[in-house]
Amino acid sequence: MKQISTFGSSSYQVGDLQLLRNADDDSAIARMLANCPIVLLETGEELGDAGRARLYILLRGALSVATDTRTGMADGTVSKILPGESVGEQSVLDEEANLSSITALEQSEVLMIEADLVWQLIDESNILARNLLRLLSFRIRAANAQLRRRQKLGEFYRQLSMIDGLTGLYNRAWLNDLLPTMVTTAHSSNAPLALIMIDLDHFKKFNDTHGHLAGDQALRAAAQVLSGALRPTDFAVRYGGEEMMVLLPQTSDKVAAAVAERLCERMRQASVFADMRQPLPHITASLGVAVLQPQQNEQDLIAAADAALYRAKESGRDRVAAA
Ligand SMILES: Nc1nc2c(ncn2[C@@H]2O[C@H](COP(=O)(O)OP(=O)(O)OP(=O)(O)O)[C@@H](O)[C@H]2O)c(=O)[nH]1
Repeated sequence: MKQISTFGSSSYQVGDLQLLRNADDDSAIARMLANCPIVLLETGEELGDAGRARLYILLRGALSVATDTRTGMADGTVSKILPGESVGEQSVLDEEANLSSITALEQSEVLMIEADLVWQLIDESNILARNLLRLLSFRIRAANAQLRRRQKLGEFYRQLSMIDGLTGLYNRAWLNDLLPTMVTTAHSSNAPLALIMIDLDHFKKFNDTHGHLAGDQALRAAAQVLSGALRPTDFAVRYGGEEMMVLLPQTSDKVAAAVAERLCERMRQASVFADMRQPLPHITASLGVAVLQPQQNEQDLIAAADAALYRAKESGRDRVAAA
């Protein structure tokens, strides 16, 4: 970065500077700016000493401004500054260091105005004050819009991280997040909460006989049985490998047992296709049903359904057992 002239000895005009455009008295402002240095930056060169609270106005070329690089808080925002535009207004106004890193995207000429002089210019020109306010308001709006976009994106990824990639059912992370709340709600509202634990039968053998990809397809078919048979208020979760779970809020033990029987029957009837031509042998599942008891927490509820599932397996599989 080298100084090539001052504003007074250059051919640039006050009207070239966006912040001062339409100023009441151009010549008075030109006089105030006369000794401000103009520096030349080569492509890729960083503006030295950019941290100091100063106003930089680009006269020629293009600059890239990356936010907050020195605090380790960089959020990846990079803006492009074009001739007439400025950087550093905020650091002048709040008298804090400018934390952006400013780099020339092509050979550029930059006018540097020290903070003290910016304040004198503000006193001199209402237009500068007004333009500054407009610019800051625009930046605040842009920052808010970006924040909202990020929040939406964050929520999208959060939702995505709660879904099992193979089956499209909720995953264990979702369960860990939501089940404690569901249990608390059920206890406080005195409404029953039923849980059905579902485990595919002899799934190791299915994998060994038909291959792991066919096994994956069978898991998808099982998941579809669950999603297709439930009410909108129920939730289906992939609990582990070939183990799934259904949560039924406001559902009594009798109704939950009937739902489990229906799921068991639909599993039996579900078709698994390896390549959309050849149907594979049917899958069956064993199901354990439990309803939340007073004093039980989520772990107790899962353990009760698991114990019932174990009994369904022990007594021959392809059936329902209740806690
Ligand atoms: N294809 C496939 N298989 C899986 C997946 N996750 C777990 N498995 C398989 O599921 C099988 C579970 O086997 P086991 O726990 O022995 O149970 P099982 O053979 O179903 O026997 P029972 O439950 O007693 O009827 C294992 O062979 C796992 O490899 C998966 O995502 N895809």
